[in-house]
Amino acid sequence: MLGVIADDFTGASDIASFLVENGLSTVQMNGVPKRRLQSAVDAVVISLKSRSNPVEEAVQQSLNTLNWLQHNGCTQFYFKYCSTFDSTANGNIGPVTDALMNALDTDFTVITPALPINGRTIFNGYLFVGQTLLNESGMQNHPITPMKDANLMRLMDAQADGKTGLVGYADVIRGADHVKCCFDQLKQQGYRYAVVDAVDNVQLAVLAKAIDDFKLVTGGSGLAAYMAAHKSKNTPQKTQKTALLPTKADSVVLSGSCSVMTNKQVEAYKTKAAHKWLDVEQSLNNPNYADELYQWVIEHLNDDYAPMVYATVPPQKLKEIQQQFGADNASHAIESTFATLAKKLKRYGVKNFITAGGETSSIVVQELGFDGFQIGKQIAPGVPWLKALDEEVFLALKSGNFGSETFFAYAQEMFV
Ligand SMILES: Nc1ncnc2c1ncn2[C@@H]1O[C@H](COP(=O)(O)OP(=O)(O)OP(=O)(O)O)[C@@H](O)[C@H]1O
Ligand SMILES: O=C(O)[C@@H](O)C(=O)CO
Repeated sequence: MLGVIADDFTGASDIASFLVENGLSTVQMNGVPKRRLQSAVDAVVISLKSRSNPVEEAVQQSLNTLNWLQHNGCTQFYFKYCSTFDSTANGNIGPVTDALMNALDTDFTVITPALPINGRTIFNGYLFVGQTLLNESGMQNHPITPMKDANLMRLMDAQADGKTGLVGYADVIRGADHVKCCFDQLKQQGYRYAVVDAVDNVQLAVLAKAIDDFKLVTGGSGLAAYMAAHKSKNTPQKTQKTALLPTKADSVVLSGSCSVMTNKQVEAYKTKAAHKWLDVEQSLNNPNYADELYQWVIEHLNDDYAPMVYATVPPQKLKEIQQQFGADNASHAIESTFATLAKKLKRYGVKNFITAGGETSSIVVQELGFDGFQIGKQIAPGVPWLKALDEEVFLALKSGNFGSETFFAYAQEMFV
């Protein structure tokens, strides 16, 4: 069984959806479960909110998760981080990878954020988003983890204990056996991690074969999809594309991402639905603010499209807000308002929640208190509908840059 440790909740649903799409029965649990695994599955994905925590906290949470996965029958492990390698110079990708490698007593792993279907590719060890380098893609303006470099070897070396080598495109296209030889050479030269080029899915399929016996694999959801396809070939009877979908019921859109794509999605959705901007100053200073937003949302629950509360702003406005209130202060206040609002709305009876942004989605799900999810139909690559395990509540946790411009409306057009 494959055990996945995901550093945020949107990332967890991203990888879980690709595992399911490629034939592995999968359950997604929110945080380290208090009890043993209840069902027989091929993969367990555990969502953490550890991407931007202090390093020691992220390491400890990840080790606790590994421990639970080991005690529940997992034999191979995947550390899922963002396809845009979201992290600070201190971590957490490097330190968590090192801690997991030490705990698993393994001395080599791969670094593979590539997700070609969503435009994340790697060439000569540089990470691209579409046709631009990561650090020119808008990710340099990220509110919490601004990405100022696109060179994955440099990024990893800055935060990890060991050295990072490269298996370049020309080697990858020679096939899985050759890639394995490249790994051996890198190990002999003292490298502990290999960035592997992937400009399209063909290289991910090669890599999935080459790492079949690795105890620990790290990356985005792209490689995991091909690992699942590779594994499920042996058990084709398990291939089961899911059709789980929400019914038309009270719904809300909560957008806390400031990514380039979320900005476009929010603008597009404003032309269709009632919308209200979440004001940071009010969040910080008005103790009744979440209640006021709640009242506004319930007044619009019978509209054709779900009302949207959004903190989303373009880069210049974000800079001004962060200068005025401090980046951490602003983002904590916003996250906490979204969390309180979501809790009130669930209590009121809202059944479908569409949230944008990894940190935002993580805090909302934690506050709503679900143990875990069944994975439903994909709305866009990497964004499935999720059904809470013991309740008729559905969530769509959208990673910042995923989905097309019409995502919010399209997700609701799927209601049955
Ligand atoms: N108007 C704003 N001013 C300041 N901070 C904001 C504002 N809007 C959102 N934020 C903060 O920015 C952060 C956005 O991170 P989040 O992970 O939710 O989105 P994302 O990074 O685009 O998504 P992903 O991690 O899935 O790519 C959150 O902490 C949020 O509270
Ligand atoms: O890999 C991605 O891009 C997403 O799953 C994610 O982690 C965004 O938070």
